Amino acid sequence: MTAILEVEHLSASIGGQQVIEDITFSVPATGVTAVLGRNGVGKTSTMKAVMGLISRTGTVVLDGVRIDREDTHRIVRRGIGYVPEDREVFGTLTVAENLRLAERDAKPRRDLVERLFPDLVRRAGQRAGTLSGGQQQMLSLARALLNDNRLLLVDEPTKGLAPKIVTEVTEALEEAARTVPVLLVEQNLPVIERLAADVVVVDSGRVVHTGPAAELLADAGAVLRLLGVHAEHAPTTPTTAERSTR
Ligand SMILES: Nc1ncnc2c1ncn2[C@@H]1O[C@H](COP(=O)(O)OP(=O)(O)OP(=O)(O)O)[C@@H](O)[C@H]1O
Repeated sequence: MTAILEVEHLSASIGGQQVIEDITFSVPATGVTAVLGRNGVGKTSTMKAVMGLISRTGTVVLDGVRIDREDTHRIVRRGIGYVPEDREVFGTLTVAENLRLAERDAKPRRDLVERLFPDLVRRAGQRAGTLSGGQQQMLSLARALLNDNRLLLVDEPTKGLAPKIVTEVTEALEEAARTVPVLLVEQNLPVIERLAADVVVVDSGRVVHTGPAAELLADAGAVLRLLGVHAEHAPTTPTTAERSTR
């Protein structure tokens, strides 16, 4: 499988303090790759280092081109869409205005966004600050999907959302991942189980495991050791195929 992103020996610091060290992994050109790990181990810092948002050393190659010396705006123009953890919508602007501001390409993919997020179409005139957390997450995802990206980085999209909304956001991401490869930071095991083909586990700023998601999730001992959670206690969300047979 060819890689869309290759990260080698990536280290980064914030305010002089090293937050990731010698991170190496690759992201296949299709599907979802999940970055997992306990709180504060460096998942968000890894995303920010790839985007050039924090000072970093090491090699980052996007589709054969080195981007680790480039500024963030150049990396964005090369085709990496970033959906940050705090969603970053403009609260005083309407949904439609938020979307229009995100359009970068000559032909923004409005059809895709309208198909994936019919609720946003209905709420086009609503101020984004009055949307629920789930709706803001959808808007943030929609903003990234408007442009023809080669890769999406999505940081904890289901954090703090109610279970029903988690399912909606997961479904939107599943659809989005059919059109663009996704590197996803996520803590929710059922969401990972449903979306991710591969996992990269980070601990104390280093990669401690990579491999197929299904293999890790089937090994309760490894899940407990690497992520500090009991896999057998995690609720399982049905897959799309299972739900359609109920
Ligand atoms: N702005 C900052 N200033 C100083 N230290 C920071 C800053 N942001 C993050 N860190 C530190 O960097 C380390 C990695 O943080 P990071 O946010 O990358 O972890 P994470 O795995 O994404 O955590 P979480 O799951 O809680 O989001 C932590 O020790 C954190 O305290």
